[in-house]
Amino acid sequence: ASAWSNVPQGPSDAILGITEAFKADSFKEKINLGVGAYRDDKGKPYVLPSVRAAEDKVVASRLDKEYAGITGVPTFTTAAAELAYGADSSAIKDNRLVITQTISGTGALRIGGAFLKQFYPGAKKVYLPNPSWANHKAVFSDSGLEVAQYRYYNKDTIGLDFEGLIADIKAAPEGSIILLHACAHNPTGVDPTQAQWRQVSDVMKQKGHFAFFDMAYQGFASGNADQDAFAPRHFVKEGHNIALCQSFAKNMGLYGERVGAFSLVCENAEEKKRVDSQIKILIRPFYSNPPIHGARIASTIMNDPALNKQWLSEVEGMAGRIIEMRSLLRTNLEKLGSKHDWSHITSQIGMFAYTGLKPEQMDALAKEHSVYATKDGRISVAGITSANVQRLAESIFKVTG
Ligand SMILES: Cc1ncc(COP(=O)(O)O)c(CN[C@@](C)(CC(=O)O)C(=O)O)c1O
Repeated sequence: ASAWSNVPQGPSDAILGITEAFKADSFKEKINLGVGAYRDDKGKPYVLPSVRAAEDKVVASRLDKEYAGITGVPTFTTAAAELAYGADSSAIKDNRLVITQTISGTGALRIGGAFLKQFYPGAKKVYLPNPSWANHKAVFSDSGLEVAQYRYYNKDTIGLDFEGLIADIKAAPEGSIILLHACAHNPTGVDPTQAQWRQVSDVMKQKGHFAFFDMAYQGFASGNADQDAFAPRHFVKEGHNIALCQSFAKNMGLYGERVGAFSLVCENAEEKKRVDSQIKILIRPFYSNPPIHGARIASTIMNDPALNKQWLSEVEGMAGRIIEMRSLLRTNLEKLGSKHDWSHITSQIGMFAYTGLKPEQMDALAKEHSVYATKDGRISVAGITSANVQRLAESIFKVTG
């Protein structure tokens, strides 16, 4: 018998599998609302002009292809830290920030999970919001951490279950690891207000909990990078030594270049030195060192004031188109005479709208209307265009009555 006769057939990925089903559909007006990748109003992938310009500079500079070192391109990580924490952050000024380039946001989460598994002094258990990004559970359990949940979403109001969130965080044992989406919560698109973030910070300080931020959409949520980083920056100001995962997949459109960073705020420069040495020891046998091209593009943008300004306006433009598609979908549903309240579609933020549709309704959307999205009712708003929004509204209207 072959060596692999005992290998079972696994399920297709909840998110990436949607695109496979979409590709298999021959209907010319099919709509893909599955994977959270930005599309322009023609439904095409969008390479930001600032990224093209930066890439031209990188190529023109004829750099060598040497290893960047275990923690990646230094001019990238320095700039990524400033983007996330703000140049005036004490974490940066007091030289107590450990940061490494990672294989995009997923890689940051995995390095973070592995580091916590090895060194976290408390229970090796991470609390995820319910619901959370479909891949979080596997990333952390594969890191060797136990995974638990805290209430996050109220399906009746299609909004934040803030009371449940606070109650569960208070109930978690002292010193628990809490994963927090910094902005544009995936899949619900529902974020705490700044006042609610302040309360979460206070409760977590009282309980000695560890804040592990996943910031995969900085700038892409509100269109303002500083505003989207409010939560992690507030926590650092309040004295939390946080962990932070950054992705440049969405806000720079560097999806396939796999550009990200993982950072840990330490007590002081001496602790930073020790932690940095262990992060390097952890990464070396994992993939040794990261790819340089995407990081060089991101570094070129963030370190060139003109390109950085251009990039931030392009991010604002992407966020703006998402916000416009949200209101178009809502008004089209209301124009059709739908009796449901669709206000959550415009009150939610970021790449996704959590429609509240049930799995069987999502199945009907795919089978009867060639509209593809994940079973949990999440739709990637980036897949909506001014050309398909009417048909999308009609399809949703038909399956929801
Ligand atoms: C909250 C969150 N964290 C991390 C990542 C990882 O992104 P990266 O590794 O590409 O940087 C995603 C991407 N989630 C997408 C957009 C794509 C995916 O599932 O991989 C999604 O459709 O949910 C995410 O939504």
